[in-house]
Amino acid sequence: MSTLEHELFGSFDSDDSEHDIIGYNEPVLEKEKELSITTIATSTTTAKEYDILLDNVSLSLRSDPIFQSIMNCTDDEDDSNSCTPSNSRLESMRHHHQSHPYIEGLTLHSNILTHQDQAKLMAQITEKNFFKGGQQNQAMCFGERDLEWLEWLEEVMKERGVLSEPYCRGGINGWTERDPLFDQSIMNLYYPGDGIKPHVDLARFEDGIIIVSLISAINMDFYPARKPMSPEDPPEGSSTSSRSSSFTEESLVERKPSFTVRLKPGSIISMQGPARYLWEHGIQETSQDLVNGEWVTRKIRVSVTLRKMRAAAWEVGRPSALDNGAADRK
Ligand SMILES: O=C(O)CCC(=O)C(=O)O
Ligand SMILES: [Fe+2]
Repeated sequence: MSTLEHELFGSFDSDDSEHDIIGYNEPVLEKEKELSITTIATSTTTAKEYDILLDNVSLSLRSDPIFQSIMNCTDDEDDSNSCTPSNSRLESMRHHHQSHPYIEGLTLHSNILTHQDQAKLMAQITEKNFFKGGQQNQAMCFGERDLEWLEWLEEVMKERGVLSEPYCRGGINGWTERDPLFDQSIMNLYYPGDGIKPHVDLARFEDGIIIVSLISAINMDFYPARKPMSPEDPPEGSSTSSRSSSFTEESLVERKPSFTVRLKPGSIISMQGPARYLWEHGIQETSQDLVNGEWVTRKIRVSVTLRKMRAAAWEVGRPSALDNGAADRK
């Protein structure tokens, strides 16, 4: 395993499997695949733009605890829980795209959003009061009405290689060429100790899912799907939240993740094909994550999931949960 792969996906060969970022239930016999790594030029947000952003942020927003937490987070590169570099370090910032060696269709795109980019997104999320001042931890938007910042995010992802082949399938009928690219988003707010149950995203969504991580790092676990899905599955009519439901009997049994991926702030994961349909992803309800053998205390985290509804899902009807607005997961 290369140094970079080790950093991104953890160790495969440690004797102490409990301390692996990627853990196995059973030894993996498959030969390690060649990794393709691309490095693209640095980000573009300037210090001036950042100052303008702050000037335009209202006083109430500035005092918002969630917004403050991104403004206050450290810039220590060695702190795996910290925000991405500030402008002073932008010169050395590089976007990395790392295909997971065992989960086909899962790519970790690192250093995509700068601290400033994240602040810009957080400002808009906070301005819209999606989390109702921290009283609810999940908000959903359908359609493009509430997603004016989505256009910017899409541009950033295109410009910085997130939606490029081979990481995301383009070409004829590839999902990266669909229009609109995304028409649904979920914002999730995690306080230390919060999680999301392992799940495969609902069949009502097309292939090609993006998760953007903001503010602080967290470990995401991957498990082989208990109910593998396919793009042909009928879209569901209800809109249950993975943060509060599903597989109640089975969830009594402790499941050991097959792989764990560290999601740093400013990173993005893309899931398509097997990663989207044959693997469950989840975040454990714990306030500490194991990172290279060390326990790292979690901080507040926000994620943005971007998806596109299948045409058939709109036809199933429009459950009230599909209205733009918020749905608390607990
Ligand atoms: O918060 C995350 O990183 C995961 C969110 C997720 O899996 C979802 O919204 O379906
Ligand atoms: Fe999900």
